Parts: sequence; structure tokens; C-alpha cells
Amino acid sequence: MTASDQNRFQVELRGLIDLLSQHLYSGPHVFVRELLQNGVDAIQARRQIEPQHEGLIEIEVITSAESDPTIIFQDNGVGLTEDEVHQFLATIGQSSKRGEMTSRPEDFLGQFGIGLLSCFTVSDEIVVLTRSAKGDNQPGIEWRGSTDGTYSVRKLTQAIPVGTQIFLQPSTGYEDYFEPQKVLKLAREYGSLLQPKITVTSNGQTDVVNAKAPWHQDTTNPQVRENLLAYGTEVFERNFLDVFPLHSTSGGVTGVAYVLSEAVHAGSRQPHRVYLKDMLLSTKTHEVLPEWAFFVQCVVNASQLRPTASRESFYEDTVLERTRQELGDCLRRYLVEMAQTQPRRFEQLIAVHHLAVKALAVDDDECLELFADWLPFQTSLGTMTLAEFRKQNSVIRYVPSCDQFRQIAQVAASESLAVINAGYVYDVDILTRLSMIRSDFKLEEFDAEQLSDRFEQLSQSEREETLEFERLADMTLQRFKCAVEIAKFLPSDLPSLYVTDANADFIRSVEQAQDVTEGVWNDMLGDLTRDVPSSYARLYLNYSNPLIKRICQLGQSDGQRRSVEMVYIQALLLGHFPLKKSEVKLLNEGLLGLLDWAVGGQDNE
Ligand SMILES: Nc1ncnc2c1ncn2[C@@H]1O[C@H](COP(=O)(O)OP(=O)(O)OP(=O)(O)O)[C@@H](O)[C@H]1O
Repeated sequence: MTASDQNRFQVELRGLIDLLSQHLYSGPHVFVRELLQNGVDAIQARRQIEPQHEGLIEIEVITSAESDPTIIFQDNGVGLTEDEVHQFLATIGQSSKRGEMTSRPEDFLGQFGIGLLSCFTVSDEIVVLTRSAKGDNQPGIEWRGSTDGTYSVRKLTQAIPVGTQIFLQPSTGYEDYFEPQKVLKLAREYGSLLQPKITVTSNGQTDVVNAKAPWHQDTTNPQVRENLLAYGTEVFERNFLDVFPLHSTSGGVTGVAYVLSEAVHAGSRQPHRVYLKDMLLSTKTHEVLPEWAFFVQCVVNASQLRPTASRESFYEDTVLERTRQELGDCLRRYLVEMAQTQPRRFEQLIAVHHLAVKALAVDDDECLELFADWLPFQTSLGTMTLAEFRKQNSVIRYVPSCDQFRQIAQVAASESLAVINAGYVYDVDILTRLSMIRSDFKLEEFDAEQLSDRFEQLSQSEREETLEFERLADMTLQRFKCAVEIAKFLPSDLPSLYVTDANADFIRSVEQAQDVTEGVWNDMLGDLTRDVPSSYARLYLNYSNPLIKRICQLGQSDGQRRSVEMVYIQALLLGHFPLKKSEVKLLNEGLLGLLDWAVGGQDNE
């Protein structure tokens, strides 16, 4: 390749600005953040030369009826020499804050060398007046950059203070961003925790932007706690149960976590308010806490995490991963300490956030040991904690799905049999893990068939009365692979109990899928069940139920057969079993038959 083959890339500035404003940044308002950040970095750079230097950022909004408003961002930072103006302001992607330019890049917020371009999202021209603090008698320099991709530089004849002033006027349609109140609001949003003094002046009024970070205080002090809770309500617009401090060495994070006052879905992720080196990074970050921490929202400041180029979230690296773990440990310590020292409070917290506590305990044996007795479970005898359940039962019986629980709950309750519904998220895992780590924890999956052992036997005469009916019912449901048995059980208002096992269940769901597939797919589904042992579900008809008794007394008839079919369909519906095509047909016929019977079986015409 010859030297003449080498060409320089050209940058189409307009396209780049569109890319930044529409795809990288969340909106044009971020120009305030980028200018604040440049001011803070410039002050930081000057303090490297003059450690005692007192930083100041002054934002002025000049409005008048005759002309466009102007924003002036002025800092007393390090400023720029003429060479630096060419090098850093006029070269996209060039930054004085990266490793090759400074020995302490970690001192600065910026790093990518694109932030200033965000001003072009609200303004067609950026005017910079700057004077460097490096060396005596540096002249003032003016730099004018335009969205058409051109810029000019000139030496100023008049004296200006050391530091930088940036002048912006709105491009058409962006006048809103130059309203004094809006500028003040944005400056407060992004910059209230920054160290240098920041003021916003307009129409003769000057407001100070800075505020004290609320978490650098003792959260055990009741008044501080009250103030912190009020701060949480203000920034997140919701109430909280509690607040506690967060800290992590990796990432250099400090802050506070707020415990939500209402339960949320497992796996939902709360938006957190996150600052990076005291500058607001995002109000919607999810990634700083572990997944199981969905019961808290936090406000934190990080000093050593890396921002993404949009400066609106953190770069996913090992430091962030360790930070997440450490902050998770803080949450964990908070829960453990409360469980050990304030059991009443912990009980109240668990009442709302048992799902989150289960999510933590499921992968953490120590927490599981400690929290297990407090954890609530739905059981056939009502919701109770594991401790209550164990007090009354030496064996922990459970069913692994809500559907199974729905089938057996009523009958089990009538028999005073306690069975846990472990169909909710984490429950099976928690119970199984407990049975592994606690030798006195006897866990048993409850088989609905066991209920039949508790049914009252029919008397000899009842046996005789029901024999024919049982045979007919059994034959009627044979085509649905369901055997029928007549028994007496409680509650008596329950006509039937449908019991199935894993094999029967599997065959049933395959047959249901076959209903909606054809040809080769249908055959493939059929193959799935080839090696599964054929298994029958069982429908127990309750002879203590008046309706079943009356059906039995109908004597062998079409009505009796239809009734059995309808009782079967009702049992499936109650158990939330999706109906197969043939069962839907049965349901339709049954309903139509019922209507026909209701209107007297006559033709209306
Ligand atoms: N107020 C200022 N005072 C002194 N130098 C400045 C000022 N604003 C910008 N600069 C110079 O211009 C360079 C480019 O600024 P720009 O905001 O585009 O990127 P950055 O701050 O370096 O990085 P980032 O894109 O991450 O914000 C800076 O690195 C700095 O050298």
C-alpha cells in the first residue's frame, strides 16, 4: 500500500448529533448534565495544580422579549490553551481525561470525548470563551463550533478570568430547554450533590443548586430516619416501610435502601436512583442490586463504577458484579440482624415481603436456616408459617402445583389434613433444601390417592345400591381413561374428586396437544407417550353429596350417563385441567341437552 492510498475519515456532524440525541442519550436535556460534568472536571483538573482552589460553577439564563434566550455556563476550572482547544474541543472523541492524557483519569467524570456535542441537540452553535490556568498570562481564546461541522478559533484581546464560559442559544423548537425554571430544575436534578458550588441566576435571582447527600448521616437516629424516609418518598413518589444504609468497597458505593411498603412480583426489578461521583447518572438503573432484592429501591453514589457512553447506566464488568454482591450482603445483614434482634418487626416485614425473603433463602442455606420458621405457606388449613405447620405436623406434606392443591384442598381440609401448596415460586425448592439441611425435617410429596384411604366405607346396602351405577359411570368415562369409584367423603357439598398421577397427566396433555396438530407433528407427539405406562385418572363420586345420590337413584338411563359426564367435566374444570376436544364436545352436548330439557324438549317453531 502506498502513502497516497491512505485517506482520512470524514465525519458528518449532523448524522453524529442525530445518533447521539436519538439513540444514545435519553433526551436533549442531558446537555445540562454534560456541561455540569465538564465544569466539575475542569475544576478538578485545576485543583491538581492548585489544591486549595475553590471551585465555582455559575449558570446564567438571560431572557429578553426582543431576542432569543442565552445560557451561559461558567466555571473557574483549568480552562484550555489554544492548542488544547484544537486538540480537545474540535476533535470528536478526544478527551483530556483519559489515561494517555492524565495520570489520574479516575478523578474525572468524563472520558469519551463526545459530551460537549450534546449541546448541538438544543443549539446550532456552541461558543466557548476559555483561558488556561497553566502558565502565566495565557490569552483568552474564543472557539465557535457549528452543527454544519465547521469551527473557528481566535485569540481574545480583552481579559477574561481563568476558566471557561460556554454560550448557547436555542435552535428552533428547543426554546423550552432555555426556560430559567427548567434549567434550574435540571441543574438540581443532576448537580445537587456535586462538590463545587453551583448557582443558577436569572432575572436578578440567584439560586444555589447544592444540597447535602442525605445518607451521610446516622440512620439509627430516629429524626434522621424520618428525614430519610421523607426524602425517599419525595424522590420515588411512594411510601416505604423502612430505610437502612448501603455500602460497598468495590465500586466505592454508599447510599440507602428503602423497603417497599407493598408486596411486588418475584423477579420484578425496581428502578434505583444512582449517582456517579456525585453526579446523577440515572433514576431508572436496575443493575446495582441482586435480582432477589426486588423488595427495595435504593439511592446510591458510586465513585468507582464505569458509566456507559450514554452516561445513563453502568458498564457491566467484574467491579459491578462484586458491587452487586456486596450490596446484596448489606441487605442480607439487614434482614438477619432484624430477625435476630427484632423478631416482631421481622414478622411484619415478612408479612409483606416473604417472596423476596424466600428468593434470598432459596440459594443461601444460612438465611434459610434462620428465616425458615417465619416463612408463610398456603396450606389446606389456611395460610400458616412453617413453624406453626411443624408444631402441628411431624411430616411436611406438600403438593408441588397449585392445580393439584386446588383438587385436594377442600377434601383435605374436611379431613383436617394439613397439606402445603408448594406450587408458588421458590416453595418446592425451599422445602426440598430444608429437608436436606435439617435432619428433623421430614418432607413428603402428597399423593391425592392417599385421600381415598381416609374415605368412609360404604355400608353393605349402599354398596349394593350403587354397584350398577358405579359400573355404568366407569364404562361411560372409560374412553377418557378415567376410572370411577363411589365413596363417601367430606365436604358433602363436593360432588366429586378427580385424582390423577404424573403419567395420566402427561398422556392427557399430549393428547390435548394432538387435538391441535396434524400429520407428522401429530405422530411425533404420539411417539412421546409410547413408553409411558398407561395410567388411568380416577373420579371419586361422593355418595354423601345429595346430587350424586339422586343421580344414582335415577337408575340406568340416558340421564344418568349424561349426569356422570357432566360431573366429570365439572371436576376437570374445577381442577383447571384444559379440556380435550372430545371433552369440549361433551360439555357442549351436555349444555344443549340441559337447555333442551329446560324448555321442555319441544320444537319452538
Ligand atoms: N469547561 C471545560 N473546561 C475545560 N476543558 C473543557 C471544558 N469542557 C470541555 N473541555 C475539554 O473538551 C474535551 C471534550 O469534552 P467532552 O465533554 O466532549 O468530552 P469529555 O468530557 O472528555 O468526555 P465525555 O464524552 O465522557 O463527557 C474535554 O476532555 C476537555 O478537555
